[in-house]
Amino acid sequence: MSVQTHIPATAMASRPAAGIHGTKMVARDVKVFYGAKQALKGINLEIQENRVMALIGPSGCGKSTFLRCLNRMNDTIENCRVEGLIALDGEDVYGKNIDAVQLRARVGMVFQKPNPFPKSIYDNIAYGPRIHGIASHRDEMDEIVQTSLKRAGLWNEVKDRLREPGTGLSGGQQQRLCIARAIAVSPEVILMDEPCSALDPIATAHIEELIDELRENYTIVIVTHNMQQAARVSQKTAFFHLGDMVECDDTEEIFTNPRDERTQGYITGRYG
Ligand SMILES: Nc1ncnc2c1ncn2[C@@H]1O[C@H](COP(=O)(O)OP(=O)(O)OP(=O)(O)O)[C@@H](O)[C@H]1O
Repeated sequence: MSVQTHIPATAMASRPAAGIHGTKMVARDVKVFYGAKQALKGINLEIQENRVMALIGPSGCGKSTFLRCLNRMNDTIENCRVEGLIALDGEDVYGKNIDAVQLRARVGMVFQKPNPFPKSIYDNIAYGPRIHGIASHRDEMDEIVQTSLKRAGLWNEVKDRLREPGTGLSGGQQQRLCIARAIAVSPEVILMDEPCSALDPIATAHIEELIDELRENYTIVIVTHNMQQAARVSQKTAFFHLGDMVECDDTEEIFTNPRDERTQGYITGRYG
């Protein structure tokens, strides 16, 4: 089946992923309930290392719920129950020996709305390394702050005002500050829940370029409503529908040759 979508071929992620990509995270038969209501119906998914996976699907299909399973953010939601297996490097993240705070340093998160702490730019980045005891000297912390801001593509814009409040930056800069904050604790996986939905097109383009660069060092899972964005930034795409993961494949395949008619309906704009 070949499908006519409204996504131009040129919008597809320009740099194909090189090399062999191991499995970083695995979901097996993951079910999530909010009280009596079932939000995910048994999700199976493999997330490959150093790649970007996009989660797409109509509103309310469970994308954010699934994303939050990956670093146990659902633990913080009252009434929410998770069943099944989520593994990081083969280890059950819901296992008895796993500390959720340590897990969230390994699997960081960037939210829809930039949410810098009401602190200086420097302290926004230094906060995580401080609580995790990552830096023992001031020089070491300076180095982490600088490297994190460089990796997030923000250093040149803020290097002369590190003591100014993070909340004084533009929306796009604030989101890059939040990405730098996530990077500062050396995560292996970065989860992004619609990270550009509050940003203008220029700031969005900046974040998309950044995502493409970041996958050299991190594994990224991004929830997006914007299918052009999914096509531009990801190598793998998973389509969710009514609590099911309908199909997951190479992004190009999902957007040009989907196997399921629900995916086809969504990407051609028939519903969603
Ligand atoms: N805290 C909660 N309490 C109760 N129900 C919830 C909660 N969070 C989500 N849900 C429900 O779970 C289902 C999945 O929601 P979720 O936010 O994961 O979907 P989504 O695909 O991310 O949606 P959107 O694209 O609109 O953000 C929805 O029916 C939603 O109403």
